Amino acid sequence: MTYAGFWVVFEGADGVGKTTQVDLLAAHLRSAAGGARDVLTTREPGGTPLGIELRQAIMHGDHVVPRAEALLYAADRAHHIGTKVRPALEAGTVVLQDRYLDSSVVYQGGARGLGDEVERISLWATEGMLPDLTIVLDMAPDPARMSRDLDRVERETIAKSEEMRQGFLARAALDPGRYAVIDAARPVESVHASVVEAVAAAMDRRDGIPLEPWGTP
Ligand SMILES: Nc1ncnc2c1ncn2[C@@H]1O[C@H](COP(=O)(O)OP(=O)(O)OP(=O)(O)O)[C@@H](O)[C@H]1O
Ligand SMILES: Cc1cn([C@H]2C[C@H](O)[C@@H](COP(=O)(O)O)O2)c(=O)[nH]c1=O
Repeated sequence: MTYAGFWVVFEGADGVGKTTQVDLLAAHLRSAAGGARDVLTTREPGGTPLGIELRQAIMHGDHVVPRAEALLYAADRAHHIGTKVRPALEAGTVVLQDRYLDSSVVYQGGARGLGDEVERISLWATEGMLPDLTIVLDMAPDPARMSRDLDRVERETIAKSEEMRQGFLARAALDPGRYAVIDAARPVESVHASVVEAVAAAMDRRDGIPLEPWGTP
């Protein structure tokens, strides 16, 4: 599918700084563009009203069997992409998204042991929509960066943090043109500078995206 917007997804294990970097990049793009281009920040799960309910059920409810968990994330994703992300991209918006299908591949496919079908379910749910750029924020698991109030999924997968880190790196290695791996163990502003550089390069690679006046930080 072609669209006038630009779609950046942030991936990585819990606490690597995805939300922090989404917010910084949004502020940077909004100010650099002088409001000339709409910028939408969103996340999975929970980017829509239905998604907020699904997020609550998945992450804060009682035990959910892994296959149901995978389908709930996929349902959130289908609705999120169909009602919010795809229309925004078609309208020319820059979409900055916290987590997407790599999280399902790594958490449900890897940590929960559900395997390759998880990716196929997500691709079916989204009619094959893939971001222009996925930024994997990479660092060794650091308990100091993780919330003290772990959600159900975090509690049940935290022992596999290093394995999941390797899972995200393996995803990035499969398609280097579509991924950027950024060292997230540095100060916030250094990580942000690398993020801006990666986004500018990806925009440059894609025809029709005016780089100016996005600039560097
Ligand atoms: N580069 C950094 N250096 C030090 N602390 C950071 C850095 N980036 C983020 N933090 C802090 O680490 C914590 C986790 O950051 P953030 O919520 O952005 O991560 P996240 O990847 O979105 O986490 P989650 O996956 O749990 O939602 C926050 O307290 C944040 O202020
Ligand atoms: C999209 C997605 C997420 N998860 C997990 C990863 C985290 O433990 C939570 C999301 O919490 P965050 O504070 O918004 O990062 O859900 C998952 O297991 N599978 C997925 O597809």
